[in-house]
Amino acid sequence: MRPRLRCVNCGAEYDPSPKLFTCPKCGHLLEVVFTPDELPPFTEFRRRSRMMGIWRFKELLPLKTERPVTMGEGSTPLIRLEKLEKIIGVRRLYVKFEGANPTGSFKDRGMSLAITLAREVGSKAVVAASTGNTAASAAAYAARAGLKTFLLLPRGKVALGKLAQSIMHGAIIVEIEGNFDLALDTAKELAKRDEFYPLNSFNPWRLEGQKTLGFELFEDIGVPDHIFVPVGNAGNISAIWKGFKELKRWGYSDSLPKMNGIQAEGASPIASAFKAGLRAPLFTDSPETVATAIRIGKPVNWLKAWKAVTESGGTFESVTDSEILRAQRLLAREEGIAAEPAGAASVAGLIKLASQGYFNGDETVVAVVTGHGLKDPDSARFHPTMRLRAISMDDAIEKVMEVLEGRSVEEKAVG
Ligand SMILES: Cc1ncc(COP(=O)(O)O)c(C=O)c1O
Ligand SMILES: N[C@@H](CCOP(=O)(O)O)C(=O)O
Repeated sequence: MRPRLRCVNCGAEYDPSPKLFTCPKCGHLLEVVFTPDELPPFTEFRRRSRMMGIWRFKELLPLKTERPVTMGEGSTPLIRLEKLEKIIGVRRLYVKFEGANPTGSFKDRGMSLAITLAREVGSKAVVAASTGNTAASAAAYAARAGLKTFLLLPRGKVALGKLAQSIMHGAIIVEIEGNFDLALDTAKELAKRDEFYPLNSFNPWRLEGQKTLGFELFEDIGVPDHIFVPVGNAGNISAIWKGFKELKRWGYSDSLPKMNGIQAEGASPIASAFKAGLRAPLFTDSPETVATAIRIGKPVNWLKAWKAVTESGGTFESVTDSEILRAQRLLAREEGIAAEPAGAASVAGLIKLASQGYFNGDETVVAVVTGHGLKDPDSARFHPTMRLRAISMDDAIEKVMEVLEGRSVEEKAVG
């Protein structure tokens, strides 16, 4: 059935148009709604090649195409955390490691769909505001599709790895004197012009790609009890929830997970309002956090995320920068998983909630680790390290043996 666009606030429905993003009646964001023509048995999706990327689930996506722009995104590892289960006190704990995507973050799932659409509607150029990952992903997928990419980035606030990716893929970078929210307003203005196709998450077609994360979880472990997602512009948690709701609506599953959104304390417009019992976010002009990916004061998808959490019976929580860095360290040093700070926020949130008795002791919990640690190499300086300096081979061997035999414990945080 032909997809429609539906307002998340007033429910008004519209015929699809690739550049209709907000409801002409009430100004809220739209979502894509459709009924698949065909519903293959779920086992069929697993049989398909991983190199099809999100298009493995093509019957459950609203865009029909013979030529998707794909790099095999998705099909990311679901990793059981046996050591952290004991440390945190959760029965079954998994990380869905989105750092394993082609450009190192979950954005690739959405970008594959959005760039395919941009090409199909004849756009020559794409535009995105970004704290870094959207930029890297947009630049890579647009390069593959032969589209010119314009990126609006908050100056000095994008992690090195992400900036390097955007440069490597040949994007045109506009550094904005101001934060992400200003960059996003600029991207929205540019998107009004015919030349540009926007790739941020106010574009509901992009989120259709991101819902496949939910499909993969269902494929691997069924419906988990809880899913924890770091929240910035609030698109991803909304997309994952939409994926699970569709699985239920289309008869694949009979239950739903609780969605839990985690924000950094210094950039927590949604979590702080939710915890204060309000019904709308407390936007801020000066978000600040070590987790630069989620340094966002006015999340554009706040209503979609709010509904995901309240309808599912989950919660929003905020975590401090030191809680985020501790989670980053635990993931890396206990489980071998390198997360960028924002990616570790989900784990920081579940650690905090577990310590407050949030879980009943027999649940399956999934934390989405949204971006790879290599994205933000600078964040390594927050962790203690042992560096031995040696002036000769004998000296090096002696220093190594001292440590191995416990004669020297030289562990310092660098930076
Ligand atoms: C690594 C990382 N984690 C989490 C988020 C938050 O995702 P969303 O903006 O969809 O809430 C972002 C971007 O905002 C990100 O880049
Ligand atoms: N973390 C994001 C912020 C932009 O969010 P988007 O989902 O609206 O593109 C980024 O990587 O830029």
